[in-house]
Amino acid sequence: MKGKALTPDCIQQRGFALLSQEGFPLKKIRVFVAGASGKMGQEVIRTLVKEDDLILVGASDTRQQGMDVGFVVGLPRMGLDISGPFDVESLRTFQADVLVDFTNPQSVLKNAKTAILAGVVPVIGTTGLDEAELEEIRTLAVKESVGAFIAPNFSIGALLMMRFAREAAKYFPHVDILELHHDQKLDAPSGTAIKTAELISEVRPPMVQGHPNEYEKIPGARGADLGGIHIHSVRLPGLIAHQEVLFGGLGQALTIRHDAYTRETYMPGIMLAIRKAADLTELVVGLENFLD
Ligand SMILES: NC(=O)C1=CN([C@@H]2O[C@H](COP(=O)(O)OP(=O)(O)OC[C@H]3O[C@@H](n4cnc5c(N)ncnc54)[C@H](OP(=O)(O)O)[C@@H]3O)[C@@H](O)[C@H]2O)C=CC1
Ligand SMILES: O=C(O)C1=N[C@H](C(=O)O)C[C@H](O)C1
Repeated sequence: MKGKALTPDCIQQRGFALLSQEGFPLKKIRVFVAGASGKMGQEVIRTLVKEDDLILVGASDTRQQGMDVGFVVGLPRMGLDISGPFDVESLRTFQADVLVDFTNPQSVLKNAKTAILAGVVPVIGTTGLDEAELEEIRTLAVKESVGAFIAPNFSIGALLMMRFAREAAKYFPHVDILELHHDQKLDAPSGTAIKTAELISEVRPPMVQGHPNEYEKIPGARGADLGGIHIHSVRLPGLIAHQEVLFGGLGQALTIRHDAYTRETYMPGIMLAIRKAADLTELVVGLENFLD
């Protein structure tokens, strides 16, 4: 049975994408972006408006409220304004399927819980959530039967760096992590560095590195300590996001490095996550779950 043919304009207005192979209209995934005026939020909007099967239905930020989203992200007028922080009721009015969150460590938990309670699947890129907060999201998602997705890093290169580091740690247990970011980053160490240390800890039992009697002449000189792995955070203008995992062995060293030179690096992973997360019914952590 064939559906009635829709004109392209009608398809756009009613939130349908192109027709399926059988000629039926495909429903677009309705996306709300929190943190829309920020560095990542803007890039996400510029990317998703080019995707046939995704539609931007709302964009919120604490900055530039009331301004047209197109103006904020450097595109033609969109006829959609930046809205302010949202609650369950106001979020429901956008009828979003997915909420993409690139806000800050102080806002992300509340936004995620609000989304789940509104029946909207949060896709979270914001870092800084601790284990207890993750558990809160996991429990609420189960209770409400709504999915949720979190990834500390959406770039494929960073995922491979973490995977290779976990593998290398089986043979090189002495390891330090050096993460380098732009100087506007709020949280330290980065979510990626924490995730890398956690992955290494799966294959390397906690151990003390360095001299057993070493001491810090200036507190913090040896960096943060996660299971005996030292994490060093650099913040400088000009940087985007970079990480080295440094392994030392007998007479040799191995360095695994990843560089993100632009924020476009995260976009394929984020678009994939939006598409996959729309069907989730529980919390999933990590983009690796969506890759073959
Ligand atoms: N998972 C990944 O692959 C990646 C994760 N990130 C993470 O994403 C997050 C955002 O990064 P970035 O875009 O660089 O940061 P920005 O500071 O550029 O953008 C964040 C924006 O969110 C706004 N904001 C804060 N609270 C709220 C709220 N409750 N509702 C709506 N908007 C809000 C901020 O406004 P104001 O300034 O007024 O607070 C700001 O405009 C960080 O945690 C970063 O670590 C970044 C890159 C990749
Ligand atoms: O703040 C950033 O920029 C980034 N944050 C994420 C993190 O904390 O790991 C991902 C990436 O490193 C960029």
